[in-house]
Amino acid sequence: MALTENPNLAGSFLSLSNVGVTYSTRRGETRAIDNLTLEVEDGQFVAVLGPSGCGKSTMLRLIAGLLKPTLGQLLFKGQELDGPNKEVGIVFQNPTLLPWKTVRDNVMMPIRALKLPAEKYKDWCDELLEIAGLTDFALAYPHELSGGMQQRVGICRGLIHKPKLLLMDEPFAALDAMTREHMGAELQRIWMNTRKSVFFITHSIQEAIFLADRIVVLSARPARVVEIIDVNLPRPRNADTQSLPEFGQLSSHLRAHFLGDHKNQTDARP
Ligand SMILES: Nc1ncnc2c1ncn2[C@@H]1O[C@H](COP(=O)(O)OP(=O)(O)OP(=O)(O)O)[C@@H](O)[C@H]1O
Repeated sequence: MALTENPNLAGSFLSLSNVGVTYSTRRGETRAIDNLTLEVEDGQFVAVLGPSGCGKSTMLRLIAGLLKPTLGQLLFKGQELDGPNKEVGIVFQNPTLLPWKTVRDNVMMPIRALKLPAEKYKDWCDELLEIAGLTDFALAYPHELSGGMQQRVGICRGLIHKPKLLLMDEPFAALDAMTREHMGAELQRIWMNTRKSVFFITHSIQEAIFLADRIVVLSARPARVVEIIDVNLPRPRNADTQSLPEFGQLSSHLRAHFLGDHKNQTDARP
């Protein structure tokens, strides 16, 4: 996967410098990302907030190595990507589990896909299922699980090959409000136990503040970084965290980004 080493940025875990992406279609060109510059440190939980259609998923595809920047440079551990990034795990909005496979076999899917030795990952699979509270369901089938449990299986599957970075594209968007809040707490617990870097795309301001070390605010399309906010609230965060004055201040500050500029046409929710 490594192509070019850049000594200036070799120490960064993930860096995007002046990255631009333009899609060319039969109907013309769409500039999805423009001059986007961002650095992510190893082990950090980064949340990305931005208006609908601004280019968040495109950013995720870049980091996953599924797309190349049209302009600028993306370095992962100091190196350019040349094809799919095998050191990331991906969790989508819909976990899309295989209905004919058990929970354990669904979690182990990437191991087969990446042709890694299954024996070496069995213990880690059990450990992940335990961290996610799914040990008793290891042999259950997806239809026997609730939506939240299925999404937890999706998170375990994203972590099974021990990726350096977990990419999450609105993973809780399809869940009801209560399950979503519960999943936020679960994800924090899983993250605190595994300490992987996480790149988490969301439309929810509350979710971003609750989970992240840093929040990256993007502009309307083409996406560029409008602001990066460090969230220094103590961990583990819980229901009481949301009543802290800092939480409210951050929330108002972020809301102003989206509600103050009608051109952004955001659907970011408070
Ligand atoms: N494969 C593609 N070909 C052409 N245009 C694309 C492609 N993928 C995305 N786009 C365009 O790029 C822009 C950004 O899309 P993207 O999916 O990255 O936004 P997003 O912020 O993730 O959206 P949402 O918040 O609605 O999920 C959109 O205008 C979209 O139409």
